[in-house]
Amino acid sequence: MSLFSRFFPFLRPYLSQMVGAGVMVMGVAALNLILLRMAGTLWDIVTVQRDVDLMTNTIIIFLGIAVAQSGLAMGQSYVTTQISQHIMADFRTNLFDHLQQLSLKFFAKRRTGEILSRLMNDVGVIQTLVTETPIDSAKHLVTFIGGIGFLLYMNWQLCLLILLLLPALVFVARLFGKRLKALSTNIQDQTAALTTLIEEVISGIRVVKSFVQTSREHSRFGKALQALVGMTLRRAAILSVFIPTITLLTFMMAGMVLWYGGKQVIDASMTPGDLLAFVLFAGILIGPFGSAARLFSQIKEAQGAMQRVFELLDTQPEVMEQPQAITLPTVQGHIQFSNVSFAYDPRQLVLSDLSFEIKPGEFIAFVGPTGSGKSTIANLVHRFYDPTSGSITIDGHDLREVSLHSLYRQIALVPQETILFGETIFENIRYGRDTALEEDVIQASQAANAHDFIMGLPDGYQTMIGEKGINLSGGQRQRIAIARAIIKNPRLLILDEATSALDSESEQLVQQALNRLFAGRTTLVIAHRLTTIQEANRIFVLNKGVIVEAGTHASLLQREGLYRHLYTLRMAELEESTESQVEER
Ligand SMILES: Nc1ncnc2c1ncn2[C@@H]1O[C@H](COP(=O)(O)OP(=O)(O)OP(=O)(O)O)[C@@H](O)[C@H]1O
Repeated sequence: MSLFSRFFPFLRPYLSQMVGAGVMVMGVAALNLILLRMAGTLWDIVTVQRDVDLMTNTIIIFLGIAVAQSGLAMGQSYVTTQISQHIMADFRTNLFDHLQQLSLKFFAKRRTGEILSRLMNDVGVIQTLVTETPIDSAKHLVTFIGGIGFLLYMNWQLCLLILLLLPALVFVARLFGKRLKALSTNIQDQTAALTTLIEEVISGIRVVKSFVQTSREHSRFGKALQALVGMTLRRAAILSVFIPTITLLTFMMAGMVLWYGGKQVIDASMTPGDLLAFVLFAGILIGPFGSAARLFSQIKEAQGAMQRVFELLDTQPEVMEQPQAITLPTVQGHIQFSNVSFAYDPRQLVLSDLSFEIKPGEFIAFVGPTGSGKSTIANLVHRFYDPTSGSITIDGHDLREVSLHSLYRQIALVPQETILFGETIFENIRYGRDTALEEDVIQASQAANAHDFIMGLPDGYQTMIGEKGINLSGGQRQRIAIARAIIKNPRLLILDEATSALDSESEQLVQQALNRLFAGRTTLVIAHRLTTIQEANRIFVLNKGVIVEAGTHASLLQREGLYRHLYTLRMAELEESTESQVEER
């Protein structure tokens, strides 16, 4: 299916309006032709017939038509803009919704800026072509057909002279077209690269500043921008030769018409008014020719943009809901891994043949060296990925057989880096459950030890949160995230323990909040710091994707195993940092 026909479903709801705008624009073009013809007639009335009354009446009709033409043009312009904005809003929403459906694997591979660029820049390029251009083309079509028809009727020899130029125009368009297309694709790629760079620098601004790398980023940005400017200038250079060449060809046509027609007026085989109308008609034919050239370059540009946008739309989520997926009933929280292996990249297994069981309400911690697969287990339980082999069940239901919505509804994830959205604190907590009332939000905040500090803020719960909650401390952000999880009231909780240490008071508040959150739910904690998990019912120790030890903190410490080794290392680290803090004081 061609790229353009794939866009058709988005135009369909607006077809009647588009046809309306098309009819209006055709009316504008037709009235325009009539006005030009009348200009010729008027000229003959003035110079040949010399009849004042006839002239006055003709001018009144002329002005009436001009008013009607302007009215139609205004209506058409308004309708066209409306349709164009709505179609693009629908298309962007569709793309945005599709993006939200895609699996984590997709986002792990793509850079945010590149996705942003497709959603905003590429869709913008397509917008003009698929909405405004067809309507404009309708206008040019009427002008072209009406114009040529009239010229043929008036003087077919003169008209053939004009048509002789057509092959030359096609030749010029082909000559430039290929180079324009290649350049347009490069320009869009480079625009995406630039957007990516800006996005990276803005989201990593703290790292940029703290490593004093603003000048390095300046030069990275400068280089990428220069490349873009270079390409855009090359395209402009081609266009600056291309469009004037077409215009020159059309002026040559006008010159020939004037010469040949002028001879006929001198021979008295044509009236001056007819020649004037003829020249005016030939003149407005420049419009369709010129716009055909522009249209050609727009089509090439939009083809590249469409390719990139449809590539996104064609990407299927890796984690798919089966058509016969059942709704997962409210679960007890019994999790079973049976011979689960997993690989992000087929060449490297990250988890090998894992089998374990977690009973409802258990508090389980996963520990292990970095890269041992702890977060991967959490991703699998959340069904962000499917196992490469083996199965995971909750209360006996294979995760692949239940609907994603009914599974996600029962899990709360408290990630390592607290993500808060640019809304009020109240809305950020209510994110956990849309139907929550004000008192639910307050109760959850109290349980999360967040209520007091929230009430201490000038706008309380209505305080807006800056991007990623930049105006709150780490511990405060975590407590809001915990309140959000509490309000969701999930059966299953996955906590990716934050790696950065909080001060001891904040740590205690967060820990109390977590204990309230853990109560009565199956809880999986990915432990990076080994300080928060001594209460765990069981600790699974992972190494290279295999569980090498399991047991309580006390029983694992008694063994001379990996846990004891990791724990001893951690304690030594803590002691060292406490000593250095004491020395600093
Ligand atoms: N999206 C991904 N694509 C490819 N490989 C990945 C991806 N995510 C993780 N990995 C790899 O899988 C392995 C296990 O990663 P995982 O994040 O589960 O480890 P972890 O034990 O949680 O580590 P850490 O304590 O550092 O967070 C690592 O080798 C990592 O490089």
